[in-house]
Amino acid sequence: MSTFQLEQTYSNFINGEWVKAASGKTDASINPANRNEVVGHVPASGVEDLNQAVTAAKAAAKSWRKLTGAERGDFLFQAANVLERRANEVAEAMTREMGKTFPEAKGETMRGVAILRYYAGEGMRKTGDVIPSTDSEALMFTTRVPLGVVGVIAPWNFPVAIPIWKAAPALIYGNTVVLKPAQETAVTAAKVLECFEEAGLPAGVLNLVCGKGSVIGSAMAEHPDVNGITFTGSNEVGKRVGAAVLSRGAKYQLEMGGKNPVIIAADADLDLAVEGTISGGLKSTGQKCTATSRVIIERIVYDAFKEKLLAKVEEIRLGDGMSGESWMGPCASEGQLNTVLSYIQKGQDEGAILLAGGNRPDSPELAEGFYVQPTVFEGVESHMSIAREEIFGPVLALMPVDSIEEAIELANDSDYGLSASIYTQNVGSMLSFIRDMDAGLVRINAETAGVELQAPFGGMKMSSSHSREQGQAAIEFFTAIKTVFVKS
Ligand SMILES: NC(=O)C1=CN([C@@H]2O[C@H](COP(=O)(O)OP(=O)(O)OC[C@H]3O[C@@H](n4cnc5c(N)ncnc54)[C@H](OP(=O)(O)O)[C@@H]3O)[C@@H](O)[C@H]2O)C=CC1
Ligand SMILES: O=C(O)CCC(=O)C(=O)O
Repeated sequence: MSTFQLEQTYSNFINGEWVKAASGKTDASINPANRNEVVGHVPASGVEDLNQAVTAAKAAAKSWRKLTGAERGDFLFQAANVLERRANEVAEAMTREMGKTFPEAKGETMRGVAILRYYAGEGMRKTGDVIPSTDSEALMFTTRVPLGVVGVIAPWNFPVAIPIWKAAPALIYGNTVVLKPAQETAVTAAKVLECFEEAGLPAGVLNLVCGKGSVIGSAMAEHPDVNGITFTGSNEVGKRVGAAVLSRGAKYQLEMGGKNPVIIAADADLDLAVEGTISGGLKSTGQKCTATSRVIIERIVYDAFKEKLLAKVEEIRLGDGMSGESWMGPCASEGQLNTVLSYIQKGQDEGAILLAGGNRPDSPELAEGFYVQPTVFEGVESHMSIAREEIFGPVLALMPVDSIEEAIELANDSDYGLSASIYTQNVGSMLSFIRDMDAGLVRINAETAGVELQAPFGGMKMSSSHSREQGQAAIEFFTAIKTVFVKS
């Protein structure tokens, strides 16, 4: 039974205290499945609030970095336990705030628990190497030090997993953190912070400041006491954040968009490929940077694949993510819905053929939500907007080709290079794809979405700042290497 309380007022978490925005202003966080439901009221903070959080984080950094990795890890283990206990409540906040179905939200919350446990364990692992010196009397080795204060700017599409996969490694390696969540999912962020508070994290080590990205996010990028910024979101904002951080000599990491292809080879298991295309392209209403958006099919199986795909798309049930009947929820916001509808219109204007969906659903019980039908186009050419730009919605573009070579060439004809997959049973095709596909994540007989927390994650080309998040790769961003030379 749900214990979630609507319309509560949430605060920022600064220096271990829940505090209102200095201005007293709040924004209403609304449910995209029903625009009339206010999930909660969240602070509409200003730069003054951010400055207080950075001051608290800077002060806390002195003692936090002095703890052993194992001691810091204990706090993360505790936070994981609290989050696990409160998983239903946190997942419900997520579903109500951004629309993904409750099972997906619960899965993401449990992924947050696993990420915390993984990085808690990292506190006990090695942080350097001994390197032979040319001086036989000396000892030379590397060690790692934290950056100091890390700013986390997070999006709304994974409101638990992304803040945690950024904050947990930052913390374990001895940094303190100021988190700016997407304003659309600030209630969920506050609930995650409550878990860290309950875990007894020392004051100032992890702070939360909710507010507009153009105010808080950009002030964070320019703040002289924020030593590193890790960002996930749009290309446009990411580039701006990166430029601002670079200009003051601090460190940045950007994870941005994708235009991820799946290749269906002539020898693919078509049922498996259809399942992976639907799951990769339409789960979470297509709002993943790893979502499948271009479906490149060998012509010989084009009609058979299309028929099976359209039959499955037809079966998709749209609805409120809190209902056990729904497979696909709404877009996360009205703005996101309008973006998706405008791309669908552009697709038609530019000459693509609509095979399924293309509109808001007409059922009256969905009228107050930001729903869009799962949509499939064919006749899509590489120059069209729907083949080039990230839509971030449930829209698939079918593109036939005559060979695997042509498929990989078409798949690479993109400014992005985050994730890509191929369905084939031919080892030669698999190996060509692994070698020639320009993407940070290549998957064989598996959908483009779904990253594993213990493996490096990031993209090529415009998809990222060429750094990697997650797994042990995270240590590269959240620490600096010090080379030590010791001689008695
Ligand atoms: N790669 C990914 O996973 C994601 C990609 N996107 C892409 O971006 C598109 C737009 O989504 P949107 O939410 O607007 O993405 P944004 O890039 O605007 O938002 C991502 C984060 O950046 C913040 N932000 C916004 N403006 C600034 C700024 N000037 N300086 C610093 N931080 C800022 C946002 O704050 P706030 O929103 O609170 O104002 C949010 O916390 C989507 O359609 C999709 O294509 C979006 C989300 C995730
Ligand atoms: O596919 C996933 O699990 C992660 C996707 C992601 O990182 C994103 O959408 O921002």
